[in-house]
Amino acid sequence: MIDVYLFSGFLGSGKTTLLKNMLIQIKEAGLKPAVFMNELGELAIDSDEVEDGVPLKELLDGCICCTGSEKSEAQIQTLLAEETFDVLLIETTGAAHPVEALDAIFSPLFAEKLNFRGIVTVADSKRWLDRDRMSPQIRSLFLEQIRHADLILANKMDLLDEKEQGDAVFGMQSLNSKAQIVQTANSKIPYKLLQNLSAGTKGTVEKAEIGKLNLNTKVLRFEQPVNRERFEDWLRTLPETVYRIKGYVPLDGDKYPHAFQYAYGMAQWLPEYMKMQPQIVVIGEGIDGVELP
Ligand SMILES: Nc1nc2c(ncn2[C@@H]2O[C@H](COP(=O)(O)OP(=O)(O)OP(=O)(O)O)[C@@H](O)[C@H]2O)c(=O)[nH]1
Repeated sequence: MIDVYLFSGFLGSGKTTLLKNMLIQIKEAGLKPAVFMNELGELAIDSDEVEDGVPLKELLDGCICCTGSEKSEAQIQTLLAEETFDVLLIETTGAAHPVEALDAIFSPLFAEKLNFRGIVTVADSKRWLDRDRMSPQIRSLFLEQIRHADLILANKMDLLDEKEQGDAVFGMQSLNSKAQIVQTANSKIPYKLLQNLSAGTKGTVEKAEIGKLNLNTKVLRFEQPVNRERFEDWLRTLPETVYRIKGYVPLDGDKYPHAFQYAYGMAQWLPEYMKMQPQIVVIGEGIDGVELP
């Protein structure tokens, strides 16, 4: 049987970072991993981060949950038919309800093949402390992802002081007392923590009503390089309802566009050694009016 782990957590919380960490450790343990990921928006930015040689399927511009469930089943089936592997890591979009995302895994097609081990939710602890500032629908999604986890990573601890760290862990644990909770920076955990999981059946779990999410995605393409400072000034003008930006930004004077990530007010730049398409995807509520500087 193939062990299956589902990575959940709001946009930009650290799921891909966890995925990359786990891929390294799974391989070090002599096991072969495969990945199924699901991205909101038409650009596959996260899958660029999974190194060659790891079997990968992705579902773009959809959601593993609800409408995407059949497509996900088909993708997982193809993965099983084409590849041999020991562990399947599934990264859901930050906009997915973790329990809905389980539908595809629990398909009767896979009953003999997949051994579902648990939901691992990566929570941005800073966002947790500021959760009252979220719109009600987004907040309930954020809380549901934590409530249904078997293991919670209280992530981004490096951005909090000691008291805030304690408050965040205490708060998340009160919301979900059955899950183990670990404090992390950059989603660093030993793979052993995943191996210790054995999820109870999720079939009967009660889901809170989330309401309709008004999350949209928008792709912005660069016609020419931008000045980094000017671009960062522009970021500061964005509304709080821009939850996530990722892509490649061409900067004045640099040969290749830089890989760029933005989550909850924090920007991250990484040099890129290949020419990637100069474009970013913006994810949030009410983002129609967001245009490049
Ligand atoms: N300061 C800090 N930054 C982090 C930490 N973990 C992740 N990040 C950064 O947060 C950003 C988002 O991380 P990802 O791992 O891509 O998040 P994600 O949950 O996969 O994002 P989506 O797939 O868009 O939902 C990246 O710039 C990471 O480098 C952390 O513990 N501390």
